[in-house]
Amino acid sequence: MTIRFGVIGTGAIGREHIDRITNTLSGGRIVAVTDVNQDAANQVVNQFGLDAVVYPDDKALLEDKNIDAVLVASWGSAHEASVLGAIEAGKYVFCEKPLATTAEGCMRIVEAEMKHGKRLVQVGFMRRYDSGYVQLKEAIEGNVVGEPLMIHCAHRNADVHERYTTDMAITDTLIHEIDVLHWLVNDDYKWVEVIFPKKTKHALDHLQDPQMIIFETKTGLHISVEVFVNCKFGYDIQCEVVCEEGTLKLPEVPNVLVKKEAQLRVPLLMDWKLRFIDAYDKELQDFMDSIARTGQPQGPTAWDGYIAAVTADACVRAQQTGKRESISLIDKPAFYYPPSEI
Ligand SMILES: NC(=O)C1=CN([C@@H]2O[C@H](COP(=O)(O)OP(=O)(O)OC[C@H]3O[C@@H](n4cnc5c(N)ncnc54)[C@H](O)[C@@H]3O)[C@@H](O)[C@H]2O)C=CC1
Ligand SMILES: O=C1[C@@H](O)[C@H](O)[C@@H](O)[C@H](O)[C@H]1O
Repeated sequence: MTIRFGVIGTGAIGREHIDRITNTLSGGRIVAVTDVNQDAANQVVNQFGLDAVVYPDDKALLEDKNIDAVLVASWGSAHEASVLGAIEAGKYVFCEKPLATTAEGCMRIVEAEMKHGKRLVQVGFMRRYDSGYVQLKEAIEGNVVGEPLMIHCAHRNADVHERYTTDMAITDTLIHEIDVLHWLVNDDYKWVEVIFPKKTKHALDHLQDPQMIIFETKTGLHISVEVFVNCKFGYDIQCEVVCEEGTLKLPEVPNVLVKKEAQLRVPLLMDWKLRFIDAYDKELQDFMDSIARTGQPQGPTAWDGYIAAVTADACVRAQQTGKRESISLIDKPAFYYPPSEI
């Protein structure tokens, strides 16, 4: 079975995904693209030699009966309308984070999917497919060093564009930790607090950078995440789980050791594209394989997108109030449990 994809948004990650579906993965083909910037859509067709229709907008693309699955890689604010349109048209959807920019928007998607009656949506929370996080999860579940007590994380970008605002540290950046950490320890968040440490001289006036985000989970675990998006030195993702008998640390990206001029150096990555390249490949391959095998995607669900949005909302409130903000989730619908867990 070949899954015929229509891509909405042919910017940075849209192109990456088009490239991997076309040249690296198996079971998928790009048959249509659209972008509000039509030049970008046309360019991508030429760049990858695609046999694909260029549509003027997502509505026209969603009417194409030759499309089985839609890959949404537009700006976050446009995701909800495209995902709802795809569900309405009965098409599978792989949606980049965020699923929608508000918890209410994510809930509308959850409700539409449940009404449709089977899973159609997978959210691009690719860290769940990263071998480092998978190893951490296995070590936690295998009780290798006892019960987890604390988690210390850092999400550092070398720099960001000038449109990046203080709340985007949560909605664009921390959102990956929000998703992967509760999955890692199979727990739910209880409250969050955001601290603004001394500001770096490299951040523009409108941006608070770095930020420290502290969570407590329902089982009493404490989690700290540093988000620092003008760290200058590289793209750096850290995660250390402190347990009762030892610690577990996310592996560093392996890289060649360079000995030169009386120094030992390890080159660092400068952006996100390569850091999780294997995870991006795996998440999309899994999306296609699960649909071919079971008729439904099996990766991160619209419900996971909703949990992330509710948590992100509380984090943004905590940025504004400077206080602890509680995170309250409603019960997960049976629809989102794997059959083995119902
Ligand atoms: N999972 C991950 O690690 C990453 C996820 N992302 C997410 O992917 C999405 C796209 O990010 P980038 O590619 O970095 O942005 P980008 O700005 O490079 O590309 C977005 C593209 O979408 C187009 N677009 C915007 N609204 C549209 C609409 N209504 N219909 C059609 N096209 C539209 C823009 O013209 C642009 O070409 C964002 O939601 C972002 O958070 C981005 C980078 C990494
Ligand atoms: O999703 C991503 C970007 O949008 C975001 O800006 C980066 O901070 C993340 O690390 C990357 O994975």
